[in-house]
Amino acid sequence: MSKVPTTVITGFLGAGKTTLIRHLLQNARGRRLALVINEFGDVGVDGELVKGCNDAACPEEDILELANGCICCTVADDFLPTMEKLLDRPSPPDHIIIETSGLALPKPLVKAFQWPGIRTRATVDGVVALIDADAVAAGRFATDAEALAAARAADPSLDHDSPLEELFEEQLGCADMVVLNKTDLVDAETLARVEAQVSAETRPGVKIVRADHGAVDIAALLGITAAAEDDLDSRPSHIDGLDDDHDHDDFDTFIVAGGEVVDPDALLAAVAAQIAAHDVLRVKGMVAVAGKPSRLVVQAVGPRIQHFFDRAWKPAEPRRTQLVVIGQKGLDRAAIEAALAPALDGVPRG
Ligand SMILES: Nc1nc2c(ncn2[C@@H]2O[C@H](COP(=O)(O)OP(=O)(O)OP(=O)(O)O)[C@@H](O)[C@H]2O)c(=O)[nH]1
Repeated sequence: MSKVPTTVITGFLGAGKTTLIRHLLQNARGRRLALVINEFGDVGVDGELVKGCNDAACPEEDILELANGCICCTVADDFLPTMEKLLDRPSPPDHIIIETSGLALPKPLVKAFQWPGIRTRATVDGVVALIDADAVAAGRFATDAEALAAARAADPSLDHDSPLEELFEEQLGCADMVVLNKTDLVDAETLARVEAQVSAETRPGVKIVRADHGAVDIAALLGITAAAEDDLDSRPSHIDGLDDDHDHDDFDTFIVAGGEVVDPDALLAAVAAQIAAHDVLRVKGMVAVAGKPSRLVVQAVGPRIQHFFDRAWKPAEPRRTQLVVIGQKGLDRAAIEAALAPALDGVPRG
């Protein structure tokens, strides 16, 4: 029996994983793809956005959202049963795509493909790491040498740099292919510098493909035939030997919620101000705008905010506003909520 090839899409918060997957679905060339999505944060924004495309290559029943919690830490509870259900179907998909949360370590997930119920039926065709060229250029994942030296002086056993740098290294160290995304946001010289930085973290021979809005040819992305689960030892990881477990205490997330918003521009301005004031890493969600039939999607990665109307609210859907906010540990939730409350028009928050 041939194994169902599976591609693991990894990459930090906001690197462009969902964007790349949407591109993939729209250019699937007849392949039947199933999608397994895992998000950090309680609202399934990515699943909603992908379902919003209504793609023949991936009908809604082939889009499976894992319960909240990082995929690398809930492998046995959630991921494996989901995979088994997919593989047990009378006609399994041609290819499975897994979108990991931006905070997930890919290696424990790849290791799950060694489990008896999966091993004979699916294989990791490749681990694809998405990189936000603009965020790398801005130094998001670089170690602050002074801060690290101070932290090490206080705790000599510290082997690590920042949590963001750790994820950057973990995700690149496990990759079979890297997509250097958001090339539109940096100039040629910066891109070359970022590519060199990325290349220093990858295993020898790993291809780096440049992309604008995740537009990578499906033929390059799928069919790598890496069988990554058989090749775990060649993938460096900081957490090897720690029982393959980690926690996400380095990051905080919460949801800002409300009903219909009367002045979306005021809300967007308030969000931008809070991102700047608190160094928020990621904001995403849907806004119900009073008087508008469609939902407003809000996406922010660091200081860059994007917003657009995607589809009309369904009759049975509650018209509510929900924004997921993610930052490094210590994010001042109370201050951010208080600052956004007026723009949410005083509608009770839940
Ligand atoms: N300028 C620019 N924006 C991009 C590009 N790719 C993605 N984006 C935008 O970046 C934001 C985040 O993209 P997503 O695809 O949601 O990123 P993600 O990696 O799925 O995010 P998480 O699921 O939160 O980790 C969105 O506003 C995208 O439109 C790109 O190549 N250039």
